[in-house]
Amino acid sequence: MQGPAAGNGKGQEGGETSVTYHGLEEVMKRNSSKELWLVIHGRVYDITRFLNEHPGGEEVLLEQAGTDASESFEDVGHSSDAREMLKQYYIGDVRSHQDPSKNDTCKSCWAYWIFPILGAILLGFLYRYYMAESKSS
Ligand code: HEM
Repeated sequence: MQGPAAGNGKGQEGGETSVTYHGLEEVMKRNSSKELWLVIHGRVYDITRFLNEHPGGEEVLLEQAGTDASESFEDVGHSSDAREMLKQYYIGDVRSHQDPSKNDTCKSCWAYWIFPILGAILLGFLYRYYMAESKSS
């Protein structure tokens, strides 16, 4: 029950997680048969050693190398066995602000904080406005 894939989807907010995050730029560099990573549903897979075992052939994987292959993976209608196989190649999650299911990815990024801060400033202005209004009437 150890290892990075063990606690998938069960991580509670603020809880300890052992997930490694990879930037998309990092994934994009691994786009050859020497080193081949791809992203499926926000998760990063190192499928270098799977290349010549893939029942659908190497070609299709090389085409998708270093990219988000979620759509093509789904288009093929992979079996549950195929989905099960993914686990052994899992090496971490994508560091992304676009995947809402990963709610613990971007606490350190500006987008996470800027909206609450702007909201607070706006409320401050509204409060002052109403105070000024009520004094003058
Ligand atoms: C690491 C990711 C992948 C794994 C573990 C995987 C696994 C498999 C497996 C086990 C099969 C046999 C059929 C089945 O059980 O569904 C298969 C078939 C196939 N896969 Fe993948 N696959 C992966 C990614 C992809 C991607 C990204 C493509 C892109 C197009 C792709 C295209 C195909 C095709 C075309 C077939 C043949 C389907 C057929 O003959 O009916 N696979 N794959």
